[in-house]
Amino acid sequence: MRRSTAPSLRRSSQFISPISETQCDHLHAAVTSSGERRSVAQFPNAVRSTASILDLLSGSSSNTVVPEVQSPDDACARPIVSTAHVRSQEAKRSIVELVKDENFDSNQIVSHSYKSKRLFNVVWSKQSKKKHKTWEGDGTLEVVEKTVILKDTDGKVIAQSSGTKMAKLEEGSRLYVGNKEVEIIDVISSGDIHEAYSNKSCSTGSKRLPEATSNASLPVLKKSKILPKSTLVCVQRNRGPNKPLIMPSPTHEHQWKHNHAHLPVVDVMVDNCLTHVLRPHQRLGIVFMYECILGMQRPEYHGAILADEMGLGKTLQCIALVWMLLKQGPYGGKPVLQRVLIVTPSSLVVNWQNEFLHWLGRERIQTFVVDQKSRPKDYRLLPQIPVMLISYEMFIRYYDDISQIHFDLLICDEGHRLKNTTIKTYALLYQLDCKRRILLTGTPIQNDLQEFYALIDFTNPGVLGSSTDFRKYFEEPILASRQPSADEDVISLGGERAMELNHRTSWFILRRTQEVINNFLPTRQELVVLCRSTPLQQATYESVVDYWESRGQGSGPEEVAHLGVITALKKICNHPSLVILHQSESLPGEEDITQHLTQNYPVQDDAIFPQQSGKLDVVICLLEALKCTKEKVVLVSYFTQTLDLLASMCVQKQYKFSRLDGSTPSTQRMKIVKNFNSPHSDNFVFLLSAKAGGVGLNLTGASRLVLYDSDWNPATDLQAMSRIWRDGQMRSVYIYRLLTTGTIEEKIFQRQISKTGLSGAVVDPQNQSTIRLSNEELKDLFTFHRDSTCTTHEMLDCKCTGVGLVPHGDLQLQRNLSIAEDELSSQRDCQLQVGQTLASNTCVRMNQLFQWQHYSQPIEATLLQELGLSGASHNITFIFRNLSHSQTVRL
Ligand SMILES: Nc1ncnc2c1ncn2[C@@H]1O[C@H](COP(=O)(O)OP(=O)(O)OP(=O)(O)O)[C@@H](O)[C@H]1O
Ligand SMILES: [Mg+2]
Repeated sequence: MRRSTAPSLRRSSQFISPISETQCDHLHAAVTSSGERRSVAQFPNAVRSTASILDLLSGSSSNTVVPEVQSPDDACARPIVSTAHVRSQEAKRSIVELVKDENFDSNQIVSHSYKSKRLFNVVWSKQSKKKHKTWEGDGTLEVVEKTVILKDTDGKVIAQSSGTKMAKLEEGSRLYVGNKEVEIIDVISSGDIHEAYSNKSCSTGSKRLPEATSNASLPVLKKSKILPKSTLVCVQRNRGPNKPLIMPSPTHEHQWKHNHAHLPVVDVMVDNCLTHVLRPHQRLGIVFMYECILGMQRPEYHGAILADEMGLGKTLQCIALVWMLLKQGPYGGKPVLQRVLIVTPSSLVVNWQNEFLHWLGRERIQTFVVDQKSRPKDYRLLPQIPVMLISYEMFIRYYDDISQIHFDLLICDEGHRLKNTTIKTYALLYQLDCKRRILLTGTPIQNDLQEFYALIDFTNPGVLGSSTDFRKYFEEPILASRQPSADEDVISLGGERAMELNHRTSWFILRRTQEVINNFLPTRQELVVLCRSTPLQQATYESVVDYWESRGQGSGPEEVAHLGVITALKKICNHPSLVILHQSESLPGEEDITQHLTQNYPVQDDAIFPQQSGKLDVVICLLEALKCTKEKVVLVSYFTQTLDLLASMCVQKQYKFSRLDGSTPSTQRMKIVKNFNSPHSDNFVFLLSAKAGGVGLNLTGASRLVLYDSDWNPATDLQAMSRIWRDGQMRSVYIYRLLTTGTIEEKIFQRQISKTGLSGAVVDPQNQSTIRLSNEELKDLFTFHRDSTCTTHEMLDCKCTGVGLVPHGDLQLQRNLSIAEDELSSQRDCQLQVGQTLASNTCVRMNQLFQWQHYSQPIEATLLQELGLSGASHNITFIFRNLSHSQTVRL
């Protein structure tokens, strides 16, 4: 296996013996490009944007850069300091400023001495006439006037030539250098390059070459039409100036603790082949994780939680970090990592493999995927493969073998599943002997402090003491302060403890919201479409509610009965046939209802399909409108039966479709996704089970997504809805949330957007959770508002005429709503609101919905046409619409 760290960029620095503070300042001043004299202490020690526990629990987030100023004593008090250290302090500045100044030229950080030299990243191989070339490796190409030097990734010269006039060198150009053929991947420096910089690069490898040799020819080949795969990827990746991303230097304490051999402190930097593509937030994310796992934040802890919202590229950030540390380390350049274990949901194992391949190329890294054929004990014999990918299930199965292998870093993707300490996965992963841990999650941490503790303690064991300590010191006072009867002292103590908890955890939790990539993505339209119920839906719906009332509402095994009613009503909203015909698949408590309905509505299968559901009709019309375009559609449901129904519809309409649900073998999942995303695939529809495939999947092949039914938990809906609007998406995106007007579906949505009315715990019939709603609340939940066009709009008390504008007169109301929401949110921030479903701010809230465009019938034909809903107009009663441009309000 070949490895590359773009060594031409690596600047190994010399060990410098103990120096005085004055010397240190002097040295520092010497390398500061601006000539401005700064002390080391002026540079931030930690550069990250942190999310507080409160942010996470409340779902709000912070993008604040929190610089921690290093103590002046640190600057030169310790003997080991190096030029690399000083440069890295500058690098820290560059990273901070990067956020503010996209045009920042990090080359400033080296020196003023120039030599005319151009530098390129390349792939190379022996000369051959093969059309589909296999490149042997990557390297750098230095061009000084007419001289060209090809170096491998260790900086060793492997070919050189000079003397011939050269055509323009650019991405994709091919040329011969000596007996090697070279293709330019990207330009490191197209003009002058700093002498000091290039000298360093030479010093890491072989002897420096004489400037120019003669008599070699440099025929520049034509850019090939069919590029090899890896090249295609690289070319596609190059997006702009390549700014080196250098990690912060270790502090002196860190050096004392970890650099016993007194090795020179060298710069650690992200491979140049990745720095092109990294978004600013990803650069920060890498630095954040680096500092955490190297124990640079707190010496005794080595864990990090990267809780960026969905689609922000947590995978790429980890890949860049892993790749960097497999090749480098701050002490003498010795790699920090040798083996890395990545545990993910089974549906994402192959996704991780593909991402490694996509970003690094096969020639750089290999991964070992544990499956039926490849077992962890085989991996033990393959030291050349540094990364093992495994699903949570396989991890449990092969724990004994895995625990025999030493891993230097553990990454748990979709790590929110580790919120429960009692599950086996948690226990086994917890006891794995690997102190460096990264937990990835795009879902805000919800529900309760014990779950929060579980994630924290998993990542940095012991950081908050034992579970009992935590409960006594944090949980109890915080919860007590939330009680209505709490006096001032109790409230104040609860507030203090919440603040302290926030402070003690924020240094290893990082969360950014999707705003950070708004600028890079196409527009997104979010639509809540209220669909008219059909006569059969109305009749069956009312029949179920009557039945529930006639049974004395709460009589019988209460919770089971409610669950059955809730599920039956939700199914009727999807399609009445799901309740009438599928008795065998009923939930406990639902049998009675299905029996009752089947007796009263003895309809035949083909008679009710497909016209008997308003939502289904809307979907059919939408697909009809899109079938001749190049757009693809993802249809998401929480019910397998609904997916069956949608599949039958596709068959009937002869739409080619893919399907991913709980029964799809994990080995097949990524194949299905990849196939669907391919521009060559003619699969028009993707049927997705929100429960089975909601997390982590990238379905950017589609530009429209329909959430056919909703969950009680807004975070779950959000997971599903985030599948198409992410990096890689080329088209404008439309996300439709379908609600049947006046039914339980609207009520669920309303509970998501206004949490004031939710007095019970999380309600999730599919998970058989306990429902703790009063009879009054249940009655309200089940009441069918048959004649309403949108009870949600009525709830907003909005006086608009439904033409897509908020009337001026309503601004006060809007402001009031806003204030109410803000109060709610600040209350949540301080009081943690444990026990409720804490939606993130990424879930639309009432005041935000107010700012969306509101459309009641008659809805403008042009709008319906744009939305692909012209044919469904008769079945639409209302539309809420939100248009997200870059940097605008979002869901
Ligand atoms: N800098 C980038 N340039 C281009 N594409 C990117 C970049 N970063 C990430 N991507 C792509 O964006 C998509 C989403 O990334 P990824 O799956 O890592 O998101 P995530 O943060 O893990 O989201 P989720 O929480 O949903 O799992 C992937 O297809 C990935 O290849
Ligand atoms: Mg992910």
